[in-house]
Amino acid sequence: MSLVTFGETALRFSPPDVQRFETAREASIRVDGTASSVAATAGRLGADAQWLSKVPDTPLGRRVVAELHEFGLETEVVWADPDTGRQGLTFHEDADPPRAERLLQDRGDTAMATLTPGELPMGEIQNADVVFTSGATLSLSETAADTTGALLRAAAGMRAFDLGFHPGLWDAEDALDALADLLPAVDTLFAAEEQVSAVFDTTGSPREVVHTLATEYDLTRVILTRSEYGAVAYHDGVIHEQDAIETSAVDEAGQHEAFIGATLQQLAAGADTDEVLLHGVAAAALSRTLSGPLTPLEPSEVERLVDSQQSRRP
Ligand SMILES: Nc1ncnc2c1ncn2[C@@H]1O[C@H](COP(=O)(O)OP(=O)(O)O)[C@@H](O)[C@H]1O
Ligand SMILES: O=C(O)C(=O)C[C@H](O)[C@H](O)COP(=O)(O)O
Repeated sequence: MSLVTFGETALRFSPPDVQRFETAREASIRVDGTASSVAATAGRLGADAQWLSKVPDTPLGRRVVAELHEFGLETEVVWADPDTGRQGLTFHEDADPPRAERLLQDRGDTAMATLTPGELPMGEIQNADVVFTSGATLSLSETAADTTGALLRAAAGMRAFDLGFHPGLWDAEDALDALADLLPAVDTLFAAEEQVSAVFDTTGSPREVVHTLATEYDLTRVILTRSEYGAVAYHDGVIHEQDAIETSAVDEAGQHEAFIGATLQQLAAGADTDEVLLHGVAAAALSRTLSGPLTPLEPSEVERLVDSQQSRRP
């Protein structure tokens, strides 16, 4: 199956351990973007996956694409003149409770914010079995939001979208306005539970929330990710629930994207919803055991974990 994702991938700086940028002397650099991480996971698990983006032709932009290639991800990039826009950056501070981790977004005036529909290979979007992007892409600029709508409307396959509401990129009111325009062009909506309550005016249990969103926005499928509580999905009038698999986390970065990458690979392969969700939580659990936002999962370990969960069922 073919999956095409598009969106910005930031360069993510993090100081070692739980240090603060204010005093840290060094930081690691990794790439971090929902669209590229979802394509990378789906690709590792057997999909023919590709990431599309507009990236500045600068050392930082080339650094992003080089790391994705090193990971084995196929990319189709519009190289932007450095004057057109910059490379987006994020600064992540990990922390032990009660101190909260922090993510500072430095994503103004990026090359991706200037992307117009004509710049991307429309044929690949039209012909893909699944097209995926996220709310972070919408947030970058009005141009990026218009382009996102145009690309999803052009797709003939399944159109999947992750709410991806990250504070520091935009506020809930603007997000809700943009989503009202975009969601008619979406079939499958993924959303993390706490982001749904930050953006939408929904109340009730997770089962009620997925049902309300599906009805209100006429979506074929809604999949709510619920951290340690797993996931809940609505499809065809039926609610499906899946517990998370217990793990201690080395790094929570990338778990959400691992979940989506594995579920899209399964959906496109024709799996039923329960099987899809089980693969999602298995990939997420394994991703939690690996550091960094891009996690090199192996298909056989995901299948082994899925099988071991299935054999425990009554
Ligand atoms: N504490 C946890 N324990 C076990 N699995 C988890 C935990 N947190 C997240 N997961 C797994 O990762 C998946 C995606 O998590 P998500 O709710 O999107 O988290 P976030 O948005 O905080 O990354 C969940 O559906 C679950 O399978
Ligand atoms: O896709 C994009 O453009 C994004 O903005 C993705 C975010 O940078 C990270 O995925 C944040 O992830 P958390 O660590 O869960 O806060």
